[in-house]
Amino acid sequence: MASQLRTLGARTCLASFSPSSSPSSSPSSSSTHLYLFRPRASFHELVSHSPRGPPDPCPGPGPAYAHANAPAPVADGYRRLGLSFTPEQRVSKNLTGLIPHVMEDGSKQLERALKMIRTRQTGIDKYLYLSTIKSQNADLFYRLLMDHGKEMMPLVYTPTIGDVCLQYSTIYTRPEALYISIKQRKSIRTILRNWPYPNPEICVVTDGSRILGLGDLGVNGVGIPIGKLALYTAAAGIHPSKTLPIVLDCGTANETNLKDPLYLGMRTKRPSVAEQQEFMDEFMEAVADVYPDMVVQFEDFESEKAFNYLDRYRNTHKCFNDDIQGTGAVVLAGYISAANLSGVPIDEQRLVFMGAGSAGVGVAKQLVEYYTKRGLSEQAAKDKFWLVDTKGLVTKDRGDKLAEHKKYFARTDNNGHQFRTLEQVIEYVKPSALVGLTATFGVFTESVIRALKASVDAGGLGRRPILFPLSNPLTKAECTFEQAVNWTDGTALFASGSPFSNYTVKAGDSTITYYPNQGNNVYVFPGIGLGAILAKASRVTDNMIYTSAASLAASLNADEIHKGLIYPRIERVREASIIVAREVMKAARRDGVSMLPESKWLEWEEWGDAALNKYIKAHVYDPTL
Ligand SMILES: NC(=O)C1=CN([C@@H]2O[C@H](COP(=O)(O)OP(=O)(O)OC[C@H]3O[C@@H](n4cnc5c(N)ncnc54)[C@H](OP(=O)(O)O)[C@@H]3O)[C@@H](O)[C@H]2O)C=CC1
Ligand SMILES: CC(=O)C(=O)O
Ligand SMILES: [Mg+2]
Repeated sequence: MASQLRTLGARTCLASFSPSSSPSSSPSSSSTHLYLFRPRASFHELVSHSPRGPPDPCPGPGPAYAHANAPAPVADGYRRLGLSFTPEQRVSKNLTGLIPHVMEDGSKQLERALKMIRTRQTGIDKYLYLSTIKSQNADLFYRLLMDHGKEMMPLVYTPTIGDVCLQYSTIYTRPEALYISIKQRKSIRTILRNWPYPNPEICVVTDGSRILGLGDLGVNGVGIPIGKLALYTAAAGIHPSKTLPIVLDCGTANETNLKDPLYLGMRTKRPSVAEQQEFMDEFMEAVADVYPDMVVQFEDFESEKAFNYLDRYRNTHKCFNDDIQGTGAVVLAGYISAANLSGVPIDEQRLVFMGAGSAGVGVAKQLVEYYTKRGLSEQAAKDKFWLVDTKGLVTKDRGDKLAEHKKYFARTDNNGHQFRTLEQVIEYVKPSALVGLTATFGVFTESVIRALKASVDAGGLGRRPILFPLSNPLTKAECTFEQAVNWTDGTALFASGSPFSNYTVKAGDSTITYYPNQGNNVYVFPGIGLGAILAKASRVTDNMIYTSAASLAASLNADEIHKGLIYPRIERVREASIIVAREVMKAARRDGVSMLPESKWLEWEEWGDAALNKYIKAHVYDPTL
C-alpha cells in the first residue's frame, strides 16, 4: 500500500511538461483520468536531471523523476538523479546522505557505465544493465546511446533485442509499455489515458505477430516498440516522455510461449483476422480520440495485416508502416548510393528479391517509385524486379493462389516456365543486385553469390554486385559479411539489416579492411517521425517517405563517400535524422498536410535550411549529465 501511495505521488509530480499544451487541455487530464495530474513541473524541470537545472519541482522524500518511457515510478526515485549534484542541491532536494558524497561529472558516470557494460558477458546481460540505467538515470542512458551508438545500438535494438524478445517474459522486471489485450477492447481509451506521461507524440505499436525474423512472439514482441522508441530518442532527439510503446495482445500462435508458465500474454491462439481487424479499428479510433496529435508507427505485424492496416488507416490517421515504408526508404537510399558505385548504370540494373513479404514488397515498390520518378513507365520500372518466395519466382501462372500483396510483382513474361530455386532465377535473370528479406539464415549460398558475381562480371570489367542480406537479427541474415567479401573477391556492395564487424584479410605482406554497411530502417524512421511531429502533419504521405530516402542518400559526408560507404556511419545517425526530418517537414508542407502556420514556412523560406535546422535542433532532447 505504501509503495502504491508513493507511486501515485510520483505520478502527481509528472504533471505537465508539454511545452505546447497545458494540462487542462490535455485529454489525459480529463475527469475520467485514473490518476490525478497536478500541473506543477515545467517542461525543462522534468526534462533535466541536471544539477545545473532548476530546482526540483517536487522537493521532499520523493523527488521528481523523469521520463525513460517507464510508467512505474519507484519509491527510491532519487537514485535516478546521478551523482553530479552540488552540496546545495543535495540539501534542497533532501538528498544528503542518500547518494554517495562524491560529486562526479558526466564523463565519470559514463565511464562507470561503459566499464560495467563491457564486463558483462552476454548481450542480454548488457541489455539488462542498460535497462536498469534507463529506469534510474534516463539522461545517462540516452547519453550512452547518443555518444556510443555503434556499441550501444546493437544492445537495445537488433540483434540483441531479438534475444530479449524471445526471453521477454522471463527477464521481465518492470513495465515500460502499454499492454492492451483484445479482451480489453471496451477499455482502450482508459488504458491509453493511464499512460502517465501526457500527450505522447509518437507511438510504436505491434501485435507481436512477426517480430524481426523470429515469427509470432505475442506480447514478448513488446521489446521492439520499446527498442525502436529508444532510438527515436537517441537518433532523432524526441523526448523520451513523448514516446509511447504499445503491444496489442491478440494471443499468439507460438506454442513455446503458450506452454511457458512465465509467459506474460494471453494464453490463446489468435482469433480470426476479421476479429483482429475490428480490434485494430477500435484501437486506431481510440488513439485518434485520446491522443489526436500522436503519430502511429506500425511495426512487425505479419504481412497480410501489415499491408491491410496501412491501406486502411493511411488516409484517415497519422500513421506509417515501418517495415513496408521505412524499409522501402532506407533500402532505396542505399541502393542509389550502391548503384552509383557499382559501375552498372542505374537504368541497366536488374534486381532479384528473395522474400516477398511486407519488407520485400515494400522495398520493391519504393524502388519502382524511384524509377518512375526517373521517367520510366510504371510497367518498365516494375519489369526490373523479380521476386522469389518459398515456392520460387513469383509468376502469375505458378499455379498457387498468390497473396494479394505479391500480385503486383507477379511476372507474366516467363513463357510458362517456373523457376523454383534462387540459382535458377539468377541463371535466368542475370541480375546485378540481390536483396534478401526472407528471415532465413544462409539462403545466399556460395553458389548463389558466385553466380551473382558472374552475372555482373559478364557485363564488363570493374563492375560490382549489389548484395543486401537485410533480414534480422543476425541469426536470420541471408549471408555474412565475410562470406560476401570472400565469394565476390571483395567486390560486393554490401548492406545487412543487423550490424556486421569490419573484415580484414591478408593481402601479401599487408592487409585489406572491408567495411560493411547497415541497411536498417533506423536511418529513416526517427527522421520521418520527428519530421511529421514538427511539421504538425495531419498525414504521413508517400512523398514524405520518398523524401526521407532521397535526403538520407544525400546525407553522406566526404569521408563516407571516400570510403565507399552507402549509408552514413551509424555514429552519424543523429545528424542524418535531422536532415531527414527537415526534408520530411518540407514534403509535408508541399503536400498540404502541415498544420504549421503559413507565416512560419514563409519565414523559413526566407532564411533557408539553416533556419529550419535551428528550429529542429531547438526542439530535440540532448541530455546533459
Ligand atoms: N533491414 C531492415 O531494416 C528490415 C529488415 N526486415 C527483415 O526482413 C525479414 C522479412 O520480413 P517480412 O517481409 O516482414 O517477413 P514476411 O514473413 O512477411 O516475409 C518473408 C518472405 O520471405 C519468403 N521466404 C522465407 N523463407 C524463404 C526461403 N527459404 N526462400 C525463399 N523465400 C523465403 C517468404 O515466402 P512465402 O511468402 O512463400 O512464405 C516471404 O515471402 C525479417 O527478418 C525482418 O527482420 C524487415 C524490415 C526492416
Ligand atoms: C528492422 C525491422 O524493422 C525489422 O527487422 O523488422
Ligand atoms: Mg520491423
